[in-house]
Amino acid sequence: MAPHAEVDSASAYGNGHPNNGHQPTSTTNKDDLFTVSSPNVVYTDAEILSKYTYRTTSVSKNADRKYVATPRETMYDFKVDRKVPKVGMMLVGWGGNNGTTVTAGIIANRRGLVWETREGPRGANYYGSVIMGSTMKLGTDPETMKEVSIPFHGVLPMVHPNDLVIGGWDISRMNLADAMDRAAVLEPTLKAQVKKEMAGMVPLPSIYYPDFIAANQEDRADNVVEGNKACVAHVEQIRKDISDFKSKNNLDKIIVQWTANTERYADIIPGVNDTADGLLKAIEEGHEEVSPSTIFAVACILDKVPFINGSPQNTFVPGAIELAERHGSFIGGDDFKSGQTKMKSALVDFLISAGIKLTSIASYNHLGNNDGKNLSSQKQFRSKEISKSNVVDDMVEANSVLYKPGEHPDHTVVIKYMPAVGDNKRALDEYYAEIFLGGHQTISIFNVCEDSLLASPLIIDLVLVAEMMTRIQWRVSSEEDKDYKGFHSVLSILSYMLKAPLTPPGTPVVNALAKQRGALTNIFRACVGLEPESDMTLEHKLF
Ligand SMILES: NC(=O)c1ccc[n+]([C@@H]2O[C@H](COP(=O)([O-])OP(=O)(O)OC[C@H]3O[C@@H](n4cnc5c(N)ncnc54)[C@H](O)[C@@H]3O)[C@@H](O)[C@H]2O)c1
Ligand SMILES: O=P([O-])([O-])O[C@@H]1[C@@H](O)[C@H](O)[C@@H](O)[C@H](O)[C@@H]1O
Repeated sequence: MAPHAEVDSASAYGNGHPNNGHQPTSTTNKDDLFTVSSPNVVYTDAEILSKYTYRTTSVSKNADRKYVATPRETMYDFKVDRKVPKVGMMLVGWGGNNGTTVTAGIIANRRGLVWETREGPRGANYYGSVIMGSTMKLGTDPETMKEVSIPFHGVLPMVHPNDLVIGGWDISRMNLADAMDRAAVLEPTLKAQVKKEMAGMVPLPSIYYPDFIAANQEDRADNVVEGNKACVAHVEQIRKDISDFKSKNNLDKIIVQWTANTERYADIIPGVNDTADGLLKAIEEGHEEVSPSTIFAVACILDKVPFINGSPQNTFVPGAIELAERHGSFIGGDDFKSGQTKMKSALVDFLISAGIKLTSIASYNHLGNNDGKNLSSQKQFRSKEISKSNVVDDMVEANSVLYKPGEHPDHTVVIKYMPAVGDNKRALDEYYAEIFLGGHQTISIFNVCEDSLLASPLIIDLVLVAEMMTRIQWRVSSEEDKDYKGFHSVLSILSYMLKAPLTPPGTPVVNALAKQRGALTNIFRACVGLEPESDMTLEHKLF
């Protein structure tokens, strides 16, 4: 680990700090990459306590209909639990391409495996994980005037993926070694080294309501719990599975993720799934519009087990969101943002923020894995089409110079199942834009995404961030109520990893990739009393 970087910051707040303005006690752990040296940050053995002033600008209109921009400040107290727990990651769809690949990847990293390939030896890594593979700017060295960056994972005391205990469910009884072979994602020389360990991993039976996924999945369903529609027994079975896994492995915490097949959308029916009580009643009554993924969500919510939806269906019907808020449980989703859409959410941001008028996007892809097979069914494709299509809305609506109200680029999404290419999804995109003086710019991209190798690091990031959020609490410094609270149940901080970010009801959806990363980075920085990452570098301009 890099040595500590003492960070000096004069504080404008002085008293009122948890340690009344005295020099911070600094109890750093051996694994800490840095210490923040500030009267606004106190380290104890158990916690990091920080004061953070959140600065925004509120905008209103005056009598002349002119904007008035007013700077606002709110001081928050953040508290971070420094004890890194022993965490279990339970995957729904564990026997699938993503589930087997992420499991093999964690084993390979944990054991430091190296394997032969045509291009020579390859070693385990976490490339593609924003938490494990990227860095963030900590600050600037005043002597050298150079930026000092640290591994993203080092900004807060996060779980290491090598330490995750993995389990889960699948409607296919195939053990993880055989399922890894079925997935046909990894090199045989790597598979050979993890096969024995994975052969001992067998998915728990799962709930299976045939109408929610493609009929072509039926031949996999040989590991199912009795009953083909919602019932309380299914909720209780999942709760028991989680509890048993936690006690058997002596875990402190469990995070559950849906990486099972894409389901069709559930109709939102008043009295059935539009409220928490309605949803619970619908489950008791066995309503056929309650999906397996919603059953998993409810089971997790009832036991405050964070639940993340890596697929595009509307698992979080309004009743599920209300139930999560009632229980103070964390939920997040939807649909891993892994390849074509991740690229789109960066490229569209670049074009539009450069003042280039994007007028059409044609996104085509074909793939040959089981996900593609399931998506070859229209209702399941529709779920994916929605999540892949809405990703440009925020960027278009933010630019009234290029787009009139309601105007947006043409946007077409096509997915075709082509078994021959397997997991090596082909994403072909054409971006067409108007430029200066009637000109046009056409950008064509041919992007071969090894789907599961791109999605697996996101599964890890979602677990690490969701777990970290369970150890962060806040309060408004000035308020009499000194009780700390958790973040809102809907973890919109996860949006960087997701195509269709779920946000607290009534709050805006941000899809622009850079903004999503900025939110994740700066919220974590605030938890240790650091200002948001700014690229102003005035220290290099005003002297
Ligand atoms: N790049 C990517 O791979 C990527 C990106 C975004 C989203 N996704 C989504 O992630 C999900 C998984 O992708 P994949 O490539 O691993 O698919 P996959 O078909 O290989 O795996 C899905 C697994 O879920 C199992 N399953 C189906 N219904 C189940 C249920 N009710 N309970 C438990 N298990 C069940 C299937 O048997 C299968 O093993 C899909 O919904 C896909 O759309 C994948
Ligand atoms: O994230 P992304 O690469 O844009 O989207 C992908 C789709 O292109 C692909 O067809 C589907 O199989 C994957 O589940 C994933 O959703």
